[in-house]
Amino acid sequence: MKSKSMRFRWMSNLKKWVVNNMCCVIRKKNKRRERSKDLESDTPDKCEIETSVFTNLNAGAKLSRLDDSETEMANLKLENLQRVTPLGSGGFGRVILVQDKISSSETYALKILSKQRIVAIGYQERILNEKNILAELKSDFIVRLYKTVKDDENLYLVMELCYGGELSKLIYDVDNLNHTAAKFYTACIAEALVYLHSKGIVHSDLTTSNALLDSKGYVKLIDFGMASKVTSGQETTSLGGTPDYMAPEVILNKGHTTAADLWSLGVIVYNMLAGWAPFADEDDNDIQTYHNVLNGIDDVVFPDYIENMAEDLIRKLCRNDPAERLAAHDIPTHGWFNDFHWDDLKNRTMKPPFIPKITSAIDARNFDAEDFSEESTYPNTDDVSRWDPDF
Ligand SMILES: Nc1ncnc2c1ncn2[C@@H]1O[C@H](COP(=O)(O)OP(=O)(O)OP(=O)(O)O)[C@@H](O)[C@H]1O
Repeated sequence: MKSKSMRFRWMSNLKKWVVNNMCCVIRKKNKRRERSKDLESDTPDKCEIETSVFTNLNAGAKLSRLDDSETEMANLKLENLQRVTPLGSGGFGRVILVQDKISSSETYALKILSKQRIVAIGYQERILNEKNILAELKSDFIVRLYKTVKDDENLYLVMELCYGGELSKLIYDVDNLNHTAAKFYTACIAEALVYLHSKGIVHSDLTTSNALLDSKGYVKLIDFGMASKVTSGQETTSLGGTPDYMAPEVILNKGHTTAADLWSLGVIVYNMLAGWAPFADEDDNDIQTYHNVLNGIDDVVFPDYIENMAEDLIRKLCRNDPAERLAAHDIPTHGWFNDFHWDDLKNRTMKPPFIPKITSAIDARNFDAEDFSEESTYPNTDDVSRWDPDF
């Protein structure tokens, strides 16, 4: 039988748990309502105010990063990075917002990968691959890798911090995007793909969760763990990805090319406009999702609020035969983009549909990351495999 004090503690813990959960749900609902209102109200004044708040806070810090200040980066030490708040986690690591203790205006996204875990699941090559590919990429539409560091337990990627959170969260918050917004984000991703594919790089895991909004509201691609390089005419067989977004040839493990990313983009466009992914099984059954993908886009119902031109683009991206799909460089000339000013997008002078609210350099309100304790997430044991000299 429980003692009175134990019962009391148990009851009060239960109460705390219920209250915490309720608060969490209410907070999420309120955040969702707030973001939804932000996206709907399109007043230039409001956008300008928010941009200027952010610009003042960061005082050009991000720009100096993007200009590649090599010496500054060489001096960056792990011990000088204050871990502020979690941003997200995935199958391979966790990502934390960190702030330079020396120059507090400098903030980064620090991806921490446990060597123990990488070795346990045999993903050494994948991680080295992610680092090597990301290190060579310099595009306004792809997250920048500034530096890699390692210690006995972990590998670290110091990356550009995208304050606006995942595109998937934005879609969730507003149910579905209007055509102007969807077109803008599609264009950002298309620009990233034109760049990647010109270098023979296939992302292979293009999803709305791997597309982040930066502080200005432009989208950048992240997570190059599945990416690979192919020379013209060659195929890659990197296995994995996210079922809802996987192209048929990836599911069938036939070998795939850059065209697999175009299929995923078609899924993203549908997802943004409809509010749900076209092939996703309602009960989250991956096998059923694979069946839906293999059945193809002709079996998918398009809600009538998706414009004909947008539908046409989606159908041309989601062709079962990879050779029939539009290429990334064909997207700008598709009819859906008739009224779209690509140069303004490339010069970053186009006004994004949604400007993330940020009130400080350490504001992570656009992320829903769970508070994870580092110790409990991965065991800290010595890695003796020494497989990472190249990291
Ligand atoms: N540069 C960044 N700026 C802000 N947040 C980021 C950044 N990079 C990653 N995140 C957050 O951390 C999450 C996990 O990152 P990432 O997808 O790179 O990890 P992963 O372990 O490779 O995931 P997966 O299992 O999906 O492959 C992202 O979904 C995003 O929310």
